Amino acid sequence: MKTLVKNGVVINPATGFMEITDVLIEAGKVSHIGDIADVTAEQVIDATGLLVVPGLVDIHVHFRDPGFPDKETIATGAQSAAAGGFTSVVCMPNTKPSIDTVETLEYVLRTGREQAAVHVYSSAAMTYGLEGTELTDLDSLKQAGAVTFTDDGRSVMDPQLVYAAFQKAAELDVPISSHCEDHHLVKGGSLNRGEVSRQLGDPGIPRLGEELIIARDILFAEETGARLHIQHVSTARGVQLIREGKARGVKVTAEGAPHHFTLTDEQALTSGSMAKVNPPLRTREDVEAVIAGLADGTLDVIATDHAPHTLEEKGRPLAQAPFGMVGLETAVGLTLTSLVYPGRLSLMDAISKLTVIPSAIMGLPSGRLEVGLAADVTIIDPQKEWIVDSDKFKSKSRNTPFAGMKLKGKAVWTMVHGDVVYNEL
Ligand SMILES: NC(=O)N[C@@H](CC(=O)O)C(=O)O
Ligand SMILES: [Zn+2]
Ligand SMILES: [Zn+2]
Repeated sequence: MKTLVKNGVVINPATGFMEITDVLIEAGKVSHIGDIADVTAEQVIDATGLLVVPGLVDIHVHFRDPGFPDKETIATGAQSAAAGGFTSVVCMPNTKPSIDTVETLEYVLRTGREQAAVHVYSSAAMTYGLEGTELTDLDSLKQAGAVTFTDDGRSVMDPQLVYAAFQKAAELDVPISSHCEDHHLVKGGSLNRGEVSRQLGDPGIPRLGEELIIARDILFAEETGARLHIQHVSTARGVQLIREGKARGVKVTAEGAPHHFTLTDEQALTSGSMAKVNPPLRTREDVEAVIAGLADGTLDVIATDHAPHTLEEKGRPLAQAPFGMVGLETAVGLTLTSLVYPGRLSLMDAISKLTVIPSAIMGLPSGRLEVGLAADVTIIDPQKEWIVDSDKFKSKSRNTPFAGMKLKGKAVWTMVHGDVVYNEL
C-alpha cells in the first residue's frame, strides 16, 4: 500500500524543515520526502494549502480505563485523539484501580495495543492509590514501560516521600510529572481565588497553592538531579519560577494547556461547571504569562490534560462538579487561533511543542516526519473555520467550555503507522 500526500506544506520541527513538497508513505513508513512526479500510489491526497506535520503527541491525557468507562475508554479516547490529530498519547494514572502496579500498567498498554487507533503510552503512579503514603515499585514500573511517574490529580505532600521518589527517578532517568497543588492550602474551592470566585460565593483556589509546589519540586529536582516535568502551569509566578529554575540549570520542563492560554476565570460566569478545571482558569495576566512562557520556551510543550467527565456530573452545581475538561479535539484549533494567528507563537514552534519536544521529554519514538521512520502523519487545514460542536466529539464525553466557539485551524487527516485513522478531507 502506497500513499502519496502531494503539494502540502511539509513541516518537520526536529530539523526546522518547512517546504511545499510531497510525502510518500509505503508499508507503514515514510519512504520519500520531496517532489515526486512518477509514482503510482493507491491513495493520493491533494494537500495543497494544508500543513503536513508529524503525528501530534499529547503527554497528558486521562482515558479513565480501568474504572470509569462511562467517561471514556482507551478506545474512545484514542478515537478522540485521532480526530484531534494526535497519534501518540501518555495516559495519567488516576484510574480505578490507579495505575500503580505492573499488572494495571500492562492492562492499559495491552488494551492500547489491541483497541486503540493511536499509540497509547502510560505513566505510573508515584504512590499506591495516589494516596501519598507509600512509594510504588518504580523499578518494575519502569521495566514494564511507564514513561513517567506522577500522582496527577494530586500532589504528594510528604517531603520525605517526594525526596525518595526524586532520587529513584534520577537513578532510573525517568521524568517525574508533577501536578502542583499544596493540599494544605487548597481546600474546597472550584475557581481561581479572585473577583469571580467572590462573586459566585466560591472559596477560591489560591495561586500560591500551585506555586509552592512548583518551587518545592524545582528544588527537589535541583537537589537530586532528577528530570522534572511540571504539568498544566496556570499562574504568572509559576511560569517565572520555572524560568528561573531553567536559568540555574535545573532539569525542568513544563506544559501549557490550551484552556490556560485561552480562557480566564470569567468563563465560569457563562460556562459554569464546564469551566471548572484544576488548576483553575486564572486571570488575563496569568493567561498572558502562560503565552509568554510558551513563546520564550519556559513552557516547553502544549498538552491538553484531556479530562473527560459525564454530562450528569458536569450538570451539578459548581461545588459538586468534578474538575476537568476534554481537550484533544480542540487543541489544534485553539493553538492556531489563540497563539499562531495572533502572532504570539510561530507555526514551527507551535508544531514543535505538539510533536518533537513532548516526545523527547517522555522518550517516545515519535514526533518526527523523516524518511525511514514510521508514518505517523497529521494533516492540518490552517484556514478551516469551524464552530466547536461537542455533540460531534469522538470522545465519550462532552465537557468543554469551548462549545459554540469559532476556531480557525483543524486537524483533518490522521495517519498512524501508515493507516488512516481519521479523515475529513
Ligand atoms: N485537570 C483536571 O481538572 N482534572 C483531571 C486531574 C488533573 O489533571 O489534575 C482529571 O482527572 O479529571
Ligand atoms: Zn493535574
Ligand atoms: Zn491531568
